[in-house]
Amino acid sequence: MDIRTGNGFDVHAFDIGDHVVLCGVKIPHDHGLRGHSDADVGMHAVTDAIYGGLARGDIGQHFPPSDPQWKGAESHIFLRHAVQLATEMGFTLTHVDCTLICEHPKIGPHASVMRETMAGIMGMEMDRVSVKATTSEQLGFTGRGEGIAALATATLVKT
Ligand SMILES: Nc1ccn([C@@H]2O[C@H](COP(=O)(O)O)[C@@H](O)[C@H]2O)c(=O)n1
Ligand SMILES: C[C@@]1(CO)OP(=O)(O)OP(=O)(O)OC[C@H]1O
Repeated sequence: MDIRTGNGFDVHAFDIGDHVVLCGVKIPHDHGLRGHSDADVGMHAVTDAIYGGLARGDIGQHFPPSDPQWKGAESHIFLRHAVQLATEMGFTLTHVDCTLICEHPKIGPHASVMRETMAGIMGMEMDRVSVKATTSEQLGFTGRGEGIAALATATLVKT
């Protein structure tokens, strides 16, 4: 049995706007997030965790930020590509864990629908997909409210 673990990390800065998209869920907020795509920092970290487990590069190599095709793209496109690659390589995703780091918005009230949304995209059971959050105790760029960071791990198994 071939068991792999990948990790992902991403950051997006706050910008003018009235909502953020996190783990596929649109949340009203007093700022938006800046990015070439929809700036879904959580989904980008999960996507990179899958690429990492497969040892197949990172999101920017598959979807270059210089390519106008991905301007404003919804990030489920990237996540679906990583899952498809895993399937083609004979791997099954068995677990995903994502941590969002920000003071605001509060993630707790949205975590369940985020898990459900990403599980649906990845073709996984919801109880194999975790989304959680922490502040950075008002320290650093997340603590100053300048942006959101996300960490993720993905476990892949080839039987
Ligand atoms: N954006 C966030 C940040 C935190 N939470 C929840 O609050 C708990 C306490 O956060 P600390 O940083 O003080 O440890 C954390 O465990 C989360 O449950 C949140 O929902 N959204
Ligand atoms: C997702 C891509 C798509 O062009 O752009 P961004 O939305 O800027 O996000 P990032 O996390 O910087 O990853 C790079 C790109 O692949």
